[in-house]
Amino acid sequence: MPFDIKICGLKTDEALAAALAGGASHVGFIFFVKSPRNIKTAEAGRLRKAAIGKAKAVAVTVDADDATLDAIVEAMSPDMLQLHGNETPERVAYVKTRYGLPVMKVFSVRDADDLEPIALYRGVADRFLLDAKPPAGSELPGGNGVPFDWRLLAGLDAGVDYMLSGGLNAANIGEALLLANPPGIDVSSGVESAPGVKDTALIESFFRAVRAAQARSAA
Ligand SMILES: O=C(O)c1ccccc1N[C@@H]1O[C@H](COP(=O)(O)O)[C@@H](O)[C@H]1O
Repeated sequence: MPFDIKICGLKTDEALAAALAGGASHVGFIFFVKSPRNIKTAEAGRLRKAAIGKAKAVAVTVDADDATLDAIVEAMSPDMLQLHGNETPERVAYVKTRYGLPVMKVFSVRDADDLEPIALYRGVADRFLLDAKPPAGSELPGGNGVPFDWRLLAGLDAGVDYMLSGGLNAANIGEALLLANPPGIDVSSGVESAPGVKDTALIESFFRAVRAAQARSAA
């Protein structure tokens, strides 16, 4: 199975180019007005063209209604929809059918119990993204730069296809890969110099750290 790397919260040509140059399999665009990474649909539509044939463009939404999703899909033709809110299995199934696109459903994790609802979405969502629970007081359901205990994932059913996210960065990705051995990873604030400001040098060093960790585990 290929190992996927998603760089999320992209807003500029430079950051997108750095993600693609590093070998990102997925590039994410945030549609959540409270986020410092929020992007207008037309701008995402312009940016995502550079990813065609190179990486999958993921539209990240939070409990979005049909009209909002219609506008996003129309403007940027995403390859995948990331549902980062409290969407029910029924809502995930409806969104998949309405747009004919794969859906990645997000779960916020703090304890082992937080992994149990995944069972309700298996066979419905195409993939899962396991992120940390937002810290108290945060207005963001994701993009908070906080990790969770990756050891919780050791007991996850091997058939669950997921991306690991939450507070990943060049300094900790080696340990995360060692402990969780995820099929994919997703990073946003760990490659930023300030909230919402992607740093091409940090993106490059993140990819270097991932490749170094992979080389160590293959040796
Ligand atoms: O990044 C955001 O601002 C955001 C807003 C709303 C929903 C999801 C969001 N981000 C997602 O969270 C992960 C983890 O972020 P981080 O690496 O901990 O900063 C990010 O990759 C997005 O998928």
